[in-house]
Amino acid sequence: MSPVLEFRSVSAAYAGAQVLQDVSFAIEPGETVGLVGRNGAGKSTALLSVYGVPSVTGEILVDGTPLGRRRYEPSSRGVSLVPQGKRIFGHLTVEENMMLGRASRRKGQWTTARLFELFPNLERGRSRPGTALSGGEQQMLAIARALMAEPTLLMLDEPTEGLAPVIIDQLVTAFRKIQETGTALLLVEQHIGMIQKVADRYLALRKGELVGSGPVADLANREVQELIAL
Ligand SMILES: Nc1ncnc2c1ncn2[C@@H]1O[C@H](COP(=O)(O)OP(=O)(O)OP(=O)(O)O)[C@@H](O)[C@H]1O
Repeated sequence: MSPVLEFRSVSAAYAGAQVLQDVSFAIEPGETVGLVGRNGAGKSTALLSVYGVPSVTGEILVDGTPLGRRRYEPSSRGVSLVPQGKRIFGHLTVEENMMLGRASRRKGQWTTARLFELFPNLERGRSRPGTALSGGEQQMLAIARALMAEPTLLMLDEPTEGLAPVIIDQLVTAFRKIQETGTALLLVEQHIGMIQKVADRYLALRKGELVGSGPVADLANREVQELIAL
């Protein structure tokens, strides 16, 4: 089987300012990979490169086939992003926000009923404006919306940022349930504790370059931590 996502010598720049340099990696079906690195290392830029937000050179493949430049192509081909900052629409209800994910028109396993089982708080708030939810619930909503697109790879950009430990534990439980469905996860996190709990492997970026990768257990190793300067 081809990787669900592959970067081949990807470089990315904003208005001529180089951010990623010659980055290559592959995410295999069903695995969970943590992308770590300090502030400004280029983690978000790596995720946004899939959407052609920075200008990108090199090749990005989904299921072994190069990705074109259309903004909606990743989601229609099974790659969904939960962006940093969640981007919940306040003029839409919780349920309407979830339905936006359906725009990918992919067939699959996720229904609103199953997502309400995964995140019961969303069912209780289903008719409320999306932004009336707490920060943690909005993160759950952003994840539910991304799952509605029936991804084979779910990419999440700092999903635990600013959330209380009790909410983070609920997200860890949800990630485990999502993993059981065979969905691959690419998780950007500055806090390695989360990566250590849910990921199989890590990739480490420093100043736009991939400087390390390996089993997640290696993140406990001081030399690895120094290499990526966590
Ligand atoms: N839209 C943009 N235009 C210009 N430069 C940008 C833009 N977005 C990010 N950058 C720059 O690109 C570099 C990498 O940023 P990026 O957000 O990818 O890092 P990150 O590893 O995700 O860090 P953070 O944890 O702070 O989000 C930074 O120097 C940042 O200032």
